[in-house]
Amino acid sequence: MVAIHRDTRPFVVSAPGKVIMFGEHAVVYGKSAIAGSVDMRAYALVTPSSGHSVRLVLPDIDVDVEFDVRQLPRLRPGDLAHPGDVETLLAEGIDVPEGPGRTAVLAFVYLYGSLVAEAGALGFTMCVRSLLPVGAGLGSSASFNVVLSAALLQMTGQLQGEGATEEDRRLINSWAFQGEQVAHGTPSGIDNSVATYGGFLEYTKGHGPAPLHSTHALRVIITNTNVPRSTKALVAGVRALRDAHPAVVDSILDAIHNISVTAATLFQAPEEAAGGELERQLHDVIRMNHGLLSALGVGHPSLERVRDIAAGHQMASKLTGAGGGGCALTLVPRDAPKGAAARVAAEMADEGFCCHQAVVGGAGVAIAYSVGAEPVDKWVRSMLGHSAERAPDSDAISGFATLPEATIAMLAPSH
Ligand SMILES: Nc1ncnc2c1ncn2[C@@H]1O[C@H](COP(=O)(O)OP(=O)(O)OP(=O)(O)O)[C@@H](O)[C@H]1O
Ligand SMILES: C[C@@](O)(CCO)CC(=O)[O-]
Ligand SMILES: [Mg+2]
Repeated sequence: MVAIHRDTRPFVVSAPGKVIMFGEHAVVYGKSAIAGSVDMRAYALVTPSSGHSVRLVLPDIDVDVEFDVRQLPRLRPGDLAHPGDVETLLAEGIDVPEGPGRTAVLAFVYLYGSLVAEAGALGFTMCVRSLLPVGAGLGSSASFNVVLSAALLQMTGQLQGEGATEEDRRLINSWAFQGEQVAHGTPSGIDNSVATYGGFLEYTKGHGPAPLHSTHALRVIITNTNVPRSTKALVAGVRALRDAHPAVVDSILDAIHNISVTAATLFQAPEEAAGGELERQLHDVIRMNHGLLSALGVGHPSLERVRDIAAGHQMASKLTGAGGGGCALTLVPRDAPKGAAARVAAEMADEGFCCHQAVVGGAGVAIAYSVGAEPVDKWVRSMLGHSAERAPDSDAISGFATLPEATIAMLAPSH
């Protein structure tokens, strides 16, 4: 039984997305992968209450649902063979939307039922805004599951350091991984690990994340092809290919593993020993990793177009995330001509792609009750130009749902 934490102050939780540098898909089969957090985050404004009502406002995917928590299933370890089975426990009358919001709401039902006391009732209103493109391969689901897990653990008094301690992060990551399993079936755990811990990490399924202290600041262009795709379907496609050709696919997965191991060594090479040689070798392994992922069937013509444009500027690109469209990363060499990255982005835009010059390796999950000296809900109202004393109808949550992205980004942790 978990005590309900009666701190009813509003707070904001945020967590970054991720860019997988090397090793996607292979990491599902226990191979190593290298990933880093990106400077685009999901933000949740949470207003706890003592009532029996929970409202989830998810404007990015057009979801606004409310539940009487007494209708939601309570889960004990072992109740379900797999988190994805939570759907079977929904009592009649629980309306879970179809479409992109379904997996988000099911992940909520699973995590609320698992983390909140049997007898207690924990009401709250939560609004999630994300600066990550939804479903594009930058870990939008993982950052969502991390902020949801951290919020529930914080409200039930299970975090000792507001998400900053090693034990807090282990707990948040463990529950966020289960949230990922609701949507994806067999995720590796790398996405939620990066969203929780931040920085760069080398990840091997079953061994968890190992911080990678990269001695090099990498300039990366993330290009969103805007081609929609399903991580779950792409992961299932690789599994089907492996079932059909185990020896061949395993040799491809081993080659990708060796690329990740090589990259981890390159990232940690002393700065003075690296120089241009580091980037030449990274260029090679980026190119090879993409070719191997294409052999696994997760490429897409739009990703090849990205690679052609980058190659025209002597830069290497690879798909990042599950592939099949979605996002690609391009490494910008330190000695690239001035303005080269901007020229690449302009050519990508001509193709209808969106580019983001990413800062990789920033902070992981963060919880805050104030912005500067202002409580978060008062800060939201002040950002809206409302007086803090406005009538209760000026709900900070609905205001948060409408704040411009540049304002939301001001909530990012400084470190
Ligand atoms: N801002 C958000 N608000 C609510 N739910 C979200 C949000 N962003 C993502 N999600 C949930 O995550 C799902 C997308 O997850 P999916 O794993 O397919 O893409 P991704 O995480 O962006 O890509 P990848 O897993 O390859 O990195 C959405 O359908 C939705 O359920
Ligand atoms: C494709 C994959 O390797 C990364 C998706 O971002 C799946 C996973 O690791 O869960
Ligand atoms: Mg995802």
